[in-house]
Amino acid sequence: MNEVLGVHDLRVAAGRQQLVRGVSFSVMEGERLALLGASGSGKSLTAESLLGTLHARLSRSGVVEFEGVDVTGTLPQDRAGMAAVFQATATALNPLMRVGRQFRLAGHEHRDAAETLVALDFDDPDRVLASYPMQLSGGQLQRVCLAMAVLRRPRILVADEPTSALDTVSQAEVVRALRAATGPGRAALLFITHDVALASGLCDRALVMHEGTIVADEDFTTLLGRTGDDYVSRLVAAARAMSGVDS
Ligand SMILES: Nc1ncnc2c1ncn2[C@@H]1O[C@H](COP(=O)(O)OP(=O)(O)OP(=O)(O)O)[C@@H](O)[C@H]1O
Repeated sequence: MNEVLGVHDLRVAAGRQQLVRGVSFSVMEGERLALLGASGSGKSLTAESLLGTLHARLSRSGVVEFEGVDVTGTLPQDRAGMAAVFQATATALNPLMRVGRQFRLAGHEHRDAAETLVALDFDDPDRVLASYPMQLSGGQLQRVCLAMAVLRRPRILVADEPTSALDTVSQAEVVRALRAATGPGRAALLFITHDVALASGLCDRALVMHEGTIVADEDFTTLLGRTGDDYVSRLVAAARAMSGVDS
């Protein structure tokens, strides 16, 4: 299996404040990898560094390689092969334009858009394409954004908290769609979330971030089997308690 993304000693700082402190990891072709961690641990700054969208006020060092090529410092639009979806779907779509027109403006034929929507579990794609964004639910909007990302045929999809604003039924729909869009023979996935239980149902391997560093990089079976008193074990125990596995 080939490496699709390599991150080497990534550091992000705001002035003297170190926010990401030497993060290194790799994502293999078709792999689904979770990036877990509490709020403020540095997950989004890491994602922004990969995508080239880091705020200009922040300083960055380290290397990002995409399919073996150093892309550090290139513009987001020059990172073809990477796509992303975010928590805030409202800012990703134009609220005043029908969804179908937005697909067309992005260069996608009606038929391709409809087929992709069906692959992502929509049973009436024509209705979706004829709708304005506000006529769709949060989960449907996220799957529309995912369809737009998938149509770019990415080698890796970065999904930054795509389910955090959703109810549990919509979360499950989006997770199903992410599973359909990624995996062996399709795009790799970097799924960024604080929800350990949700990530364990989708991803095979997990990175755990804490205060700007990676404190665990292991498969989910190993992660969920942790019983110690360290930060990662306590995070897993809290997730188990939340999902009712311990009760
Ligand atoms: N532009 C910025 N300038 C200064 N500090 C920032 C900036 N962006 C983020 N930070 C700080 O960097 C730290 C990491 O932020 P980041 O958004 O990466 O966390 P996160 O793990 O994604 O959290 P969340 O799950 O809440 O999105 C936080 O303390 C945040 O306040």
